[in-house]
Order: sequence, then C-alpha cells, then structure tokens
Amino acid sequence: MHYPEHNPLGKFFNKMATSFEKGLPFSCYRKPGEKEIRSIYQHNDALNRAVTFKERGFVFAPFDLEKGAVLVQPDDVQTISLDTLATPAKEKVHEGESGKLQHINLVEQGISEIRKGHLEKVVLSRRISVERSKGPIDIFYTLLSLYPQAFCYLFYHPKVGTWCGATPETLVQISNNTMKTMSLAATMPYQEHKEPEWGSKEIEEQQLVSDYIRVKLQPLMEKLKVGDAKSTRAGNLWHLKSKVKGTLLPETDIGEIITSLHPTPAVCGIPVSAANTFIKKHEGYDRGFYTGFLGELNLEKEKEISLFVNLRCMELHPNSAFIFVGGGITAASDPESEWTETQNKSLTMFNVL
Ligand SMILES: C=C(O[C@@H]1C=C(C(=O)O)C=C[C@H]1O)C(=O)O
Repeated sequence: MHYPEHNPLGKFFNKMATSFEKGLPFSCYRKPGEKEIRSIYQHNDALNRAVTFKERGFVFAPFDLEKGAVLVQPDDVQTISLDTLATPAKEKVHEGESGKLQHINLVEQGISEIRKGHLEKVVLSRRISVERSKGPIDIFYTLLSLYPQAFCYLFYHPKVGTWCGATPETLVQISNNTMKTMSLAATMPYQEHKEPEWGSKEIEEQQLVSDYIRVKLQPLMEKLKVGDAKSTRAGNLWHLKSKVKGTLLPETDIGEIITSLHPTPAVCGIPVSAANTFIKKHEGYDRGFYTGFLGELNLEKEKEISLFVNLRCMELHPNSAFIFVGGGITAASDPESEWTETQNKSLTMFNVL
C-alpha cells in the first residue's frame, strides 16, 4: 500500500512500503514525548549482529540474548517532525477469553514455586493469536497517534520478521557519560479523574526491581540515584516507576551496562537465572523478541545509546499477529487478577488493530 506523495508523511511512509516490497531491513520509531520520527534503512538484506554494543545502528535483541541481537545498519537515516497526528477511526476488537485456563495454571505453578522458596518473583506471559486486516504501516501510524508517551516502533527484517509496539519501559539511555534508566513494575487499569491507590503487594514488587537495578549498576557508576516510586500512565494502564540516574565511571563499558540490566526483574524475575529457567520450562512458547530490547546504538555519537524494553508489542504475519503480554508474579499474586492484568495489557495492541 502506498500513501499520497504530496504529503511529506506520505513520502516518508512510502519509503518504508518500498523497503517491504524489496525485502530490505528497516526500523522506524519515535522516542517517548518527542515529535521526531526516524527511519533507519539498510541497503542489503544481510543479517548483521550487535555483539559488543560498540556497533552503530538500530539494535533489536531477543529476550534470550544468546540467540543474537540483530543490528540494522544505518545506510540511510531519515527523519520527519510531526506536530499532531489525526487519530484514525478504529473498529472495536475484543480480546477473547481463550487461553485463560492455561494462563491461570501457569501462574499457579509460579506461585507454588515461589512458596517453595525457589524464587522471589517470576514474570509469566502468554502469546495471543489475532486476525488482522490493517497493514503494518497503518498500524504504526495508529500507535504513533494513540501513544505519544511511549517508544513506538515498526521493525522489519526479511530474515527476522515484522514487529511493532508502544513500550512504556526504558532499558537504558546514555549520553555524555550520564546514564538514565527506570524501575517499572505493578499495574492497574487507568480510570479517568482517579489517581491509583497502590497496595503493599505492588509497592514491594516495584521495590524489588529498584533494589535489583541499584545492586547491578552501583559497581559501574560514579554516582547513582534511585528516585521515589511514582504513578505513571501507559495508555489504558498505570504503573509504578522510579527514575534511576548515574554517571559512568571512565572505564565503564556500555556492553557491560546493557548485559547487567537485561533481563531485569521487570520482565524475568528474581533470582534471574532461576526465573529464566522456570520461564523456559513452563511458559510453553518462545518469547522471541518480546521482553528483549531495541533502539539506537551509537547512532549519532559513540557511547550514546537509547534502548527500550520490548513490551506492549506484536509480531506481524501476513493476515494475523501475535500479541505478547505478561505480568510479575510474587507470593501475594492472585491468578484470576493476573489473568485480568494480561487482558488489560493486551488492549494496548488490540486498540490499534
Ligand atoms: C511484562 C510486561 O510488563 C512488565 C510487568 C509489569 C507488572 O508486572 O505489573 C509492569 C510493567 C512491565 O515492567 C508486559 O507488559 O507484558
């Protein structure tokens, strides 16, 4: 599908449509709260990898980093700035109840493992299969218009697939030796004119993530500050978030920061390796790039990165899509509420289909 050429956005989008037709990799994205949309085009279909994170381009990394992070080489970088985007009319797509029993069983298994003392927290997820008729670029446009505060992206590589999403979570941003990240956890549905009231379960769950990030980053930073937890809105949801800021030690390697943060307990669990083993054994599907990370790597300058956790995302197939959703399980979790939480999270993507 092509867009009207007289309009700069139409031209900008048509270049992506051409890359799809030619089978050439690209990534197009907008950072949280920004007006600028950027596309990175690779002029061949090679499957390049980011290994040391000293590479330059757009990185697209799976949950399981051992499977290899993909790098879109920046042969051509284009940007466009947009003030407002019209919100396209949407058909109401409903999330079904299929998979409920399976997810509840999975959560029960997680809780039982936690009660046995093997784990403190584990993030358990599921994959929802949906039909779709809207094209990837139209879906991306809707993401941009509905979620101005998220990192919105569309990624395509002929040897990897097509993914899109609108994530509220930063993995790590580094610029001029200053590092910023966040501790994000706990979820409640958004209600207009109503501030969320968090219970001790949610507060403790988010605190676990903050403590983990502090321990991981302390040895790599000159100064590190973890802010207080505050409510933050992500589409139809509230989360609890603490801002984390630090100054890099002169010898700190960026690759070490990335690998010490990924996967955080916000997407895996505590302890990480036991949670990871539990996920691989019980989740029953391969997460692929869901809960991996993505973003700019040394694009404008060396040692400058802007990476996000791949949440609220979809893998697009010719007439269908997989939506991925999960949530953190602790000893205090209730399986039925955890199911509802994943249903609520799935709306971020259902709303753009
Ligand atoms: C795992 C997801 O989200 C993560 C889990 C959260 C939770 O457990 O409440 C909240 C935000 C994210 O850190 C997801 O959206 O799929």
